[in-house]
Amino acid sequence: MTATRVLVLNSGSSSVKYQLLDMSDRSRLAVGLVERIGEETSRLKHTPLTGGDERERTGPIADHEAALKAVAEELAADGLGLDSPDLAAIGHRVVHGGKHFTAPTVVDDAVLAEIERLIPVAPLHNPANLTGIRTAQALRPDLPQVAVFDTAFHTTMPESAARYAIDVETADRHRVRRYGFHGTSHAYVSRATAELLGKAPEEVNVIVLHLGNGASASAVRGGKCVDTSMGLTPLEGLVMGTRSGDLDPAVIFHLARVGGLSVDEIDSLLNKKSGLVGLCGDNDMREIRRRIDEGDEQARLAFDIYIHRLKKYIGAYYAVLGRVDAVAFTAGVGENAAPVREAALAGLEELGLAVDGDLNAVRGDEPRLISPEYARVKVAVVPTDEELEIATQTYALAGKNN
Ligand SMILES: Nc1ncnc2c1ncn2[C@@H]1O[C@H](COP(=O)(O)OP(=O)(O)O)[C@@H](O)[C@H]1O
Ligand SMILES: CC(=O)OP(=O)(O)O
Ligand SMILES: [Mg+2]
Repeated sequence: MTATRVLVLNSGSSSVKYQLLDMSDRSRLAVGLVERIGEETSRLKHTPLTGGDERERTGPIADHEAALKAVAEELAADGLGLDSPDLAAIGHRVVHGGKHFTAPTVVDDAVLAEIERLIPVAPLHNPANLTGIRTAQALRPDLPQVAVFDTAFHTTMPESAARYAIDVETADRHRVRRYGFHGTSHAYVSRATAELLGKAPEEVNVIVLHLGNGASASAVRGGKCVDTSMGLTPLEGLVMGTRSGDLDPAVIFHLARVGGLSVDEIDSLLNKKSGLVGLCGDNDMREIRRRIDEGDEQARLAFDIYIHRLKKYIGAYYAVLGRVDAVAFTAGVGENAAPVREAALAGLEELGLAVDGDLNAVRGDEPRLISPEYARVKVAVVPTDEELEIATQTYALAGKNN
């Protein structure tokens, strides 16, 4: 019997999302989430999809190692334990792969060392990803562990897009350049958008807007990324749930010199206390829309700033691509917030872009078009599935060896 199951681990700074899939029919057997790792109020939510009810554990989970062990216990309780001979491989989302990793990679000591070397440019994400891999290795030393990098899809960017205009020698010495993130999602969504248009990925140019808590835009020409809004770290670009996105770099000097803030304080301010939460106190678009409906001016301004930035990137990537076949919205906000899609494309009819109000109001899990028939550029809502994409890449690389 061939082993056909893949466990996917997406370890964030304080959370682990996981899915167990059977790749023979791409079905999900279990999904879950561990949140607030390291706090007193950690929570594990486990949903078996083979029968049985959703389960929840609350109480402190000290670190990612403990989190993963708890996940292994939950899976074992459903008869889906990590010791199963049906498990072919474990796939890990690794946020920063630098310039080196252009494709999914089977983890060995050299790969671990490189992920570790990149910690200074991904201090929130790479340590958690490393712990995830090491813990999984300890639980199943015989299985291939595959790293799927957020940065990989963006390694096709030309130097003109990837380099910052700073002293070349300094940049190279410290590996300062645009890497881009959410690549697994940008790759999946740009491909699914081509499919929705009935074309091959090579034939279409797409602007992908991944709007989750973290958010990024990318310009994809013929299936290859040519520009993206996140940079050295996931801080640059769009306004996000808690991150500022673009700002004048001199804001940092000003806050240090005049405001007396330390580098760590500024880092935390821009990554955790800015974006929508900094502007209006809420980072959930549902709550912001509710407040706007009640006439809340602060929420209105936060929304307008979010949209203004988004629109600027749509215009920029339109110019970068020259010809655009589709704009695709994805992730929590992009898939669900019709007012965001409508506002981001309002007034762009001259660019061939328009949203049909009725189609935009439809909700659903399937990729769909929301542009009117006459529109020259199609507008699509394409639900992303990073876990399925990671599982697919993991199984393609490591599944057959078992
Ligand atoms: N029905 C909805 N309407 C508007 N926004 C939504 C809705 N559902 C989720 N969101 C937004 O999506 C965000 C989460 O997106 P998600 O892609 O899951 O983010 P992440 O993977 O970064 O945690 C929430 O913070 C919220 O702003
Ligand atoms: C890289 C990044 O921003 O990831 P997330 O959206 O999961 O925070
Ligand atoms: Mg996400």
